[in-house]
Amino acid sequence: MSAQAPEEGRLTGIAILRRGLALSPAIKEGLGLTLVLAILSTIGGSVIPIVIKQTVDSGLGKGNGTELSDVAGYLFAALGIIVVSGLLAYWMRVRLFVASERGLAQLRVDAFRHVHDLSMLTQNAERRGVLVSRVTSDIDQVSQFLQFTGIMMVVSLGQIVVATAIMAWFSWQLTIVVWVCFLPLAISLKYFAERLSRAYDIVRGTVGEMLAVIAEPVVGASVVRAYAIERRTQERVDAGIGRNLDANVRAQKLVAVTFASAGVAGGLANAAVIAFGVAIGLSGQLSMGTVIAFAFLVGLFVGPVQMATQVLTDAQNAIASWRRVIELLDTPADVVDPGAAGTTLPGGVLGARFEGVTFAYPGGPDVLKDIDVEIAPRQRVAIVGETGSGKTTFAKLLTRLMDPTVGVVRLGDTDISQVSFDDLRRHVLMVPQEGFLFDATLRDNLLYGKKDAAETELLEVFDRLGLADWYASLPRGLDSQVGQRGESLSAGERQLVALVRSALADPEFIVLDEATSAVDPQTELRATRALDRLLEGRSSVTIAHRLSTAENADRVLVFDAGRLVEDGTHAELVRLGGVYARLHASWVAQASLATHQPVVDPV
Ligand SMILES: Nc1ncnc2c1ncn2[C@@H]1O[C@H](COP(=O)(O)OP(=O)(O)OP(=O)(O)O)[C@@H](O)[C@H]1O
Repeated sequence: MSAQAPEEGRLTGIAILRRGLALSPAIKEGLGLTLVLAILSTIGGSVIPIVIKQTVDSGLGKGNGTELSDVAGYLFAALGIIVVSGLLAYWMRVRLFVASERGLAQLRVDAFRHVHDLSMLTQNAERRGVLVSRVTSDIDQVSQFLQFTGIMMVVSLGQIVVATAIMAWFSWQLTIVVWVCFLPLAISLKYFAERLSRAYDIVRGTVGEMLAVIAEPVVGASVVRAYAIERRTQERVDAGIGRNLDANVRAQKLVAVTFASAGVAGGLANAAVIAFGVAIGLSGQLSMGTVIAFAFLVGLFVGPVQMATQVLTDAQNAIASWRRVIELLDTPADVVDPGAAGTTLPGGVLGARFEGVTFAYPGGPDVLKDIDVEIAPRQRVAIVGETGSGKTTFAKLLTRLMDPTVGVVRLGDTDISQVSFDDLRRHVLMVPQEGFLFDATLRDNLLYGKKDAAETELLEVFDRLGLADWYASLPRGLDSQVGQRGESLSAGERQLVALVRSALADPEFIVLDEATSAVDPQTELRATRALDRLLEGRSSVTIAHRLSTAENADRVLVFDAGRLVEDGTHAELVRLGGVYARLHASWVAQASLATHQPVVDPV
């Protein structure tokens, strides 16, 4: 899914159209009638040259003077046809708009859902912007094509056929002249279509990349400012915009060639019609009205041909966009929800078991190796290890944010890959270091834990976690706005919200990445108390960053370079004098330097 679409396995334009229509079946609903309406309204628009011929030949051109009644009759007939074809065009557009928007709304929903189904691995930071562009700007491009260009393609082709038929009825010789002038263009269109297709694949890729590099510093604005890297950031954004500009210019040069070629062919056809028309007319085979009407007919032919070249351009652009959306939908979700077909976990507090689990990130080395471990129900486990030793990876496998490369993770006796997401999420919950808060009220954010919780239930949870005093200090209570990503709250308060939210969700198994951000002593105390109460009676695995957490756990698992190297209580592991004892010693040293850190003496 890079800026430049890979050649291998690249679907052709027709295959993309077919897949695209299959993915959005609503687009095809009633398309037959819409096409008939498009053709009828086009035929209606072609009556003018016929009226001109009849008016000139039967009216003004009659030897015995002008028959005004004939002229008036033709004009009224033309007016009637034009009004009717206008109404038909309106009806056709409304139908087209409704069908295409319905189909694309479904495509947006599917693409958006799929972005969510893609594992954390696929959604790495830079790609998020690219993924978003596939759901937004790429689908917009397809929408524009379906609502305007697609129908213009049908209308233009219809006009070309109708104009050719009328021209042939007037004079087959002049019709051949016109077609000969356009033949080179018609032959070269396939070549241009292929080159345009490649050019627009690159353009759409650069749009995604550009949105990604623009979005990233917006999201990380505080880091950009804190490190004064505005210039470097601006250079990246400028480079992204520059690449998009270059790709667009390359594509537009091709567009200009096709459009200019159509203009040249049109000019040639006009000149040739006049020259040949006059020559044939002089020999008495064509009336004056026919030659004049033919000149108008050429216009009726050239217009749609020029439009068709424009349509070709937009079609390639839309196909490039459609290809990117289809590629997104075709990217397999590496963590598949078994859904309704999945098993459900038994009731009661469950333990967990890792059986021969090995895990590697795509293209990388094994970061967890041969993990065999059983966690008993209601056991409080702390995981410790150097940075990069595999603690977070272990936690993600336990909550099925990723699947093991080898081996099985079980809750109770059930392989968690067989459990529906709905059921799994009810039983096991990952509480990250910084719980993500949405830009809404405190109440709304808490309700993510349990969407139908009543106000009394929310307040009862604050009480249960010993946070009633903190709640009482919030001037607007549950109606407090937390700001974007919870920025109106302090880091400690955000942690408290995350804990209340988890308590509301009430899972039996909690996997917690302990917060590392320093908070004031009062909030620290509140958070520790709330966490203690939250974990009561549940199984838990905590990635421990604090001395006290490891000390107070029932059991400590120690990871080193992806292996589970030590397993025991704090006291046992300190006595063992291995990795944990060393980590613990450095922890104690650090903690005694920090005045606010409660240090518990090593055993
Ligand atoms: N998304 C990823 N893609 C590729 N490699 C990754 C990814 N996430 C982690 N890793 C690598 O996997 C290894 C284990 O990482 P993990 O995050 O599990 O360690 P950790 O013990 O939790 O570290 P920390 O204490 O710093 O959070 C590291 O070498 C890390 O670089």
